[in-house]
Amino acid sequence: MTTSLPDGYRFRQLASDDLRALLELDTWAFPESQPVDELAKLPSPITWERAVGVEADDADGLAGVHASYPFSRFPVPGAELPVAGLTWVGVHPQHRRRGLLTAMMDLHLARCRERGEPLSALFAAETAIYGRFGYGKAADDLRVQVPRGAELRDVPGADAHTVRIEHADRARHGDLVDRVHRAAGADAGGTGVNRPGWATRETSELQAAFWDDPAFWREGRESRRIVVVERAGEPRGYATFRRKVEWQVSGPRGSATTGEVVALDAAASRALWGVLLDLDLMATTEPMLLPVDDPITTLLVDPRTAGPKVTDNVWVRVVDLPAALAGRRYQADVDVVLGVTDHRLSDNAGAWRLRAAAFGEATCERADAAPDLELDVRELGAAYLGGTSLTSQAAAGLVTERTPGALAHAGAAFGWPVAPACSWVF
Ligand SMILES: CC(=O)SCCNC(=O)CCNC(=O)[C@H](O)C(C)(C)COP(=O)(O)OP(=O)(O)OC[C@H]1O[C@@H](n2cnc3c(N)ncnc32)[C@H](O)[C@@H]1OP(=O)(O)O
Repeated sequence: MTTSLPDGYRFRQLASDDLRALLELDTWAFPESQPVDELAKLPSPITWERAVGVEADDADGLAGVHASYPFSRFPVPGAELPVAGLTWVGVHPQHRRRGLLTAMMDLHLARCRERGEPLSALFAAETAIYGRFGYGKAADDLRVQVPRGAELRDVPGADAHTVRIEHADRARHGDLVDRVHRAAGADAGGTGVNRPGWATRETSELQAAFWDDPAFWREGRESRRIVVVERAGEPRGYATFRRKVEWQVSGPRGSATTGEVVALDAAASRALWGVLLDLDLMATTEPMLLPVDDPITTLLVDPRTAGPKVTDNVWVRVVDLPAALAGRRYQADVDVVLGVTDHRLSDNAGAWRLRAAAFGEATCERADAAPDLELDVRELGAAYLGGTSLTSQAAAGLVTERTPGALAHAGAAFGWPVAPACSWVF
């Protein structure tokens, strides 16, 4: 299905001198107290050749916008693929619900195809928006609020780390953060298996925006700090954090929020959490965007005190089905015919035979045979990173088993030993 813009609207390729127009539109879509003049001084993360505006015949400025980040090495189970990270999607309230987003999504998916990106991924502002365009919720992340001094189980070797606590600074920490972050994604916790969804900040624009730390977005918190744990002089983990203290009659009740908490093995993770949970004057430590299998979930002696909650992390859209399915690895042998519906990209629809050996190469070809399992491309996107099982989707009536046993076998194969997650919002 290809939807064009409604009458009176047209697409326009944007360039860097459209920054103010883009920010003007963006602050209509996402209310923001800072004036555009101030926002325009910040480094923009946009890759301009991938930013497209919508203009209206009867209005000045932009009516809509969308862009994407070029993730050339986006981790999928056991491999990396080029992925378009959809972002900066917005429609001016004056022009909403006229089909602008729908037309932008069709353009985005067509451009992914042209660029040879078999997948698109995103963080959703509202979870009800993207399912209709074939995106499935592919990963969750964990939110916890850990009381200061919460007891952690011991891990041999954790004490062998030295700790540096410093102002976070790109010149000083940029390479270290990049290296440790990338290594942690390629070999999660030293398991030899990668973490799907663990996107890295691949462009210089994303790097510049990540390290910028404007005072007006700190909400009373300190500037960004970093703790680095090292073993034998080598960085083995880091976490960025900010503290805020509240003085109450009963004493100080501060909270520390963390950005990324990244460690290369169990001992480094234990050392890092030991620091983060023992910051003076803090009552709680509140990490953001942890994978649901982060070691903190099992290190805590009393995990219930951390009040764990899960929320959606990345969403995935399968754009080129055979390339996407053959481009990942599976954690069990599989030989299954999938009957897929896709109302937006019709050449994904139909029967596909997927064959793979556990952790080995996969093939995916058109099949004449009747499907063993039937599902929509949205459910395939949800299952793609191994974080949402086919069986749970079947239990909800979204995947249908036609051949007895196919669901259990394919369900096992589509999983992955490491939970998918992205450690930053793009
Ligand atoms: C990856 C990212 O960047 S996420 C950021 C998304 N942006 C925002 O949330 C900013 C605020 N919101 C907006 O800018 C706009 O409302 C948008 C972009 C979400 C939607 O744009 P619109 O042009 O109004 O969408 P459009 O008219 O194409 O609607 C398509 C369909 O999606 C539905 N839809 C649109 N927005 C929402 C929503 N927030 N929740 C649920 N359904 C929605 C519409 O009802 C419509 O359904 P229908 O086809 O059954 O009638």
